[in-house]
Amino acid sequence: MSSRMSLEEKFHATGGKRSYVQRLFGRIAGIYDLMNRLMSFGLDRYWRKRAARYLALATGETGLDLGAGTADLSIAVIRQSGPNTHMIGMDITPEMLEEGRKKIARLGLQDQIELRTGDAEHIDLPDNSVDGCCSAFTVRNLTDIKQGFREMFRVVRPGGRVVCLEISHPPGRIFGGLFYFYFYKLAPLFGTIIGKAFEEYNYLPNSLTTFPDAPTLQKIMEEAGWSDVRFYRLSGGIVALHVGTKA
Ligand SMILES: C[S@@+](CC[C@H](N)C(=O)[O-])C[C@H]1O[C@@H](n2cnc3c(N)ncnc32)[C@H](O)[C@@H]1O
Repeated sequence: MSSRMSLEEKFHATGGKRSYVQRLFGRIAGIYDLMNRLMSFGLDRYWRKRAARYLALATGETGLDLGAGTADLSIAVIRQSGPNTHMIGMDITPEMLEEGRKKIARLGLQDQIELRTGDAEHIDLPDNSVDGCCSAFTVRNLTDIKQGFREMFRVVRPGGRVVCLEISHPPGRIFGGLFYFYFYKLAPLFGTIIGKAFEEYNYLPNSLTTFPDAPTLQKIMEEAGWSDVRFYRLSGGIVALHVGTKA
């Protein structure tokens, strides 16, 4: 695919954003974890740990991880949760889930984490069927973000919670400027040189360009039905952690 094409043209040429994103993650599934660690200087683990603390399940509870990928957030949630707790990890990319399954087997967590293919914008679960829902670095990839949060709201039981971890737009001109230089210039270069994945790691910064800032994302979550929505900026606002409850 020509690097001169706009992202919208690439989505169009591959049958829409969902199918573009699915193919893209399918190609990088094998290097995804390594590139995450390298490109975030290991911070991605800390961010997921912070997110997992908000979802921590009580004994007998079940949580849902949307865009579970290689299952790092599902694993982090289980590590923060009580006994007899379960996570369902859902993702549209089978190759990412396959990497996740290997990791879950290595950790002996097969009884607690189940990975399935499924679309965050049309969740194949009944209303009010899970105790909480989380998502890391996924909503940026959705075609309709509000539809994703509406679906999370539908499947979470009343009183349950939502946790969303995503790359954000850091406030402040100096730190923001440094971040954008790293994210738009250096990160794609690392992806191209180390991961040999030019197209994939150029999508990464482009996917942030049109993504809403933290206060706007809070509003979208509220409009989708969530109450008590708050957000925390982590690492100077490189990422934002949004949390809310279903009244
Ligand atoms: C950047 S990865 C994040 C993976 C994982 N949550 C993590 O923390 O590393 C984004 C994931 O979202 C998945 N994804 C994108 N759109 C999706 C959708 N509509 N429904 C479910 N998963 C989706 C991709 O396949 C990919 O595995």
